[in-house]
Amino acid sequence: MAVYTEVTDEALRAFLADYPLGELIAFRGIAEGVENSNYALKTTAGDFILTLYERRVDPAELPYFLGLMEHLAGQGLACPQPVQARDGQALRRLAGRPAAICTFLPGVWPRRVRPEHCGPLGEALARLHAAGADFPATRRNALGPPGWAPLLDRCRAAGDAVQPGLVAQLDAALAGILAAWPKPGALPVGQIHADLFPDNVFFLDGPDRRPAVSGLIDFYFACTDLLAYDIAVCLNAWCFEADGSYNVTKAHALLTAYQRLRPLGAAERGALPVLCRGAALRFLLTRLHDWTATPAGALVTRKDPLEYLRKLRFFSTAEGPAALGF
Ligand SMILES: Nc1ncnc2c1ncn2[C@@H]1O[C@H](COP(=O)(O)OP(=O)(O)OP(=O)(O)O)[C@@H](O)[C@H]1O
Ligand SMILES: N[C@@H](CCO)C(=O)O
Repeated sequence: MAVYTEVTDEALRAFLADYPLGELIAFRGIAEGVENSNYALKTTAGDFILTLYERRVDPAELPYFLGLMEHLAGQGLACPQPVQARDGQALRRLAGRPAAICTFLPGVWPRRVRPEHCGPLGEALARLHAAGADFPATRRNALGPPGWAPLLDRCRAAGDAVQPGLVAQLDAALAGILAAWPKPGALPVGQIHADLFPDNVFFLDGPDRRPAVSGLIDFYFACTDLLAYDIAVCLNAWCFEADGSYNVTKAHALLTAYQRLRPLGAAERGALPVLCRGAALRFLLTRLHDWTATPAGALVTRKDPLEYLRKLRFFSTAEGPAALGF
């Protein structure tokens, strides 16, 4: 459930009076998502999403996230567009939290990923990278390589209870990944989403009844980092089956569609295996941290860290471009 902060009808009406969005018709809390409180709003001007930023979002970073969404939407990317209040500000406060209203995107995220989703995903990712190219602000990836050792340290005491020997395995994996990580300047950098999981990509049926991307959401991990790392995140999140096997057909569809718009250079292709291992470790560590640090009964839905240990193992043993789906 992701409504941490309750908003009353009166507070919302008073808040909306500052926006050129007409009259409130209805609103409801959205149960999905774990980071922020989200409400769906219907006003006489249309449908919108109200987000109240909770625990993990640093308010100082909100101008970057909202500015990036504004920029990408302005470039024609289907992503939430922040709505400015009458004073020109998109970032305001409601119920004691930083808050913003964004445009509502139609579509649904795929509960079961099929190979037909992966081509449109690859194309959408390449479009996102192109649209972000001239966005001037930057944000360091707080969950990039320098963040992984401190995260692992915070899991050290409780990690082996999740699986015996896990911490030692992760120490070894981390050392190997850091040693092989591309040096600064070696690969193209830009604005990346960094969390483009299936629940952040909406689809509608296209004219040929094949799935077409209708929107990308949840830019609150976005940052300025290696473009190919975003592909590595997607290969992790979209291309494994429930039994843990890697689906090369899905990966091939994703990579081929991406490269139609932005072909990868030789250095990027060569680095993709270590980027995939790094992405697997990133999600393993944040999940492990949440798994061990979240008190029973907390509102947060914990996700299985060991799913990403299996993915890390796959990317540590996969040899050659064909194994990754090129
Ligand atoms: N612009 C939008 N248009 C339509 N639906 C949206 C939009 N933004 C959010 N939603 C809905 O709200 C849900 C939660 O949004 P989101 O994934 O951003 O939540 P979160 O708690 O911030 O993030 P996380 O996925 O990291 O837990 C989505 O699954 C979707 O149903
Ligand atoms: N997409 C992430 C959660 C947000 O970072 C995961 O599945 O672990």
